[in-house]
Amino acid sequence: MSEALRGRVVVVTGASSGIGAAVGRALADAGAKVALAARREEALREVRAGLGDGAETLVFPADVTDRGLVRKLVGRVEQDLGPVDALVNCAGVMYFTLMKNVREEEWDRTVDVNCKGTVNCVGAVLPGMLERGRGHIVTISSDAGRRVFPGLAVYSASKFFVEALSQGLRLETAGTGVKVTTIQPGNVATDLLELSGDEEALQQYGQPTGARVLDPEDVAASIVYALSQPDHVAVNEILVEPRDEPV
Ligand SMILES: NC(=O)C1=CN([C@@H]2O[C@H](COP(=O)(O)OP(=O)(O)OC[C@H]3O[C@@H](n4cnc5c(N)ncnc54)[C@H](OP(=O)(O)O)[C@@H]3O)[C@@H](O)[C@H]2O)C=CC1
Ligand SMILES: CC(=O)[C@H](N)C(=O)O
Repeated sequence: MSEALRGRVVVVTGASSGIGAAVGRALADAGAKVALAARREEALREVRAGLGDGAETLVFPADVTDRGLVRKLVGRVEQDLGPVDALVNCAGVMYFTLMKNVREEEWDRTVDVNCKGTVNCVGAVLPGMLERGRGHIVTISSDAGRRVFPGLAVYSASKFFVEALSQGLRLETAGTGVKVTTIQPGNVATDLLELSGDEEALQQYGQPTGARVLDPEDVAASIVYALSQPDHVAVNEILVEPRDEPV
């Protein structure tokens, strides 16, 4: 295994389940010091319990929509683990909704977590990275950040948002030592689909195709790849799809 991540300090949001939990495990396996953040403390502790004995980790319950709390998270990481080398934004929600069904609370939640939550996390780590002249911000976008899926208009918009945010950030930070990556997974076997309550949208657009979907570990491997490159190499985007579900 590459030694590139040994001792690196990485903050992972959405680390209590699914892709974020797999990212935490993969980074700990690669020797990184990992801060696991999400709202459910018990679930975070379970993820930490599954990491190797030698792993240097921190569990910090945080809602990414709370900007003050996100800043506290970063302060605690710096105090306990050291300056943040990388942020992996995995926190996210997805609701299948038909626009005609006007599920405003779910739309708000999508914007709050996927858009504002990501901005809050970026804002909390970026100044320190610029000061140190190094850092890496990885955001889990989606194949829905490349094309709009019916039944997922607001979700797709939130993923277009993180793509635009990341592109702008990349352009503005070129030459500063900061790298910016988006990961664009297709369907992954996680609990994400379970949030959706609009049965009509689910019936129409949210049914499995029967194809073998990705495991969270497949996505985590692409993040480890992006984070492990030499200083002069930037992996800007990774589209990772189930073989039988191409976009
Ligand atoms: N599964 C898939 O097919 C795909 C997923 N993605 C993206 O991957 C990311 C992770 O999703 P996935 O692992 O699939 O689903 P999960 O539901 O397993 O994970 C979502 C994570 O986000 C956390 N989270 C949700 N709301 C908040 C919040 N307000 N503050 C902090 N953490 C929060 C949850 O933790 P907690 O509840 O403890 O706060 C959980 O850890 C999302 O951004 C999703 O859009 C992209 C493409 C495909
Ligand atoms: C568009 C999708 O359903 C994608 N799998 C995602 O969950 O982001």
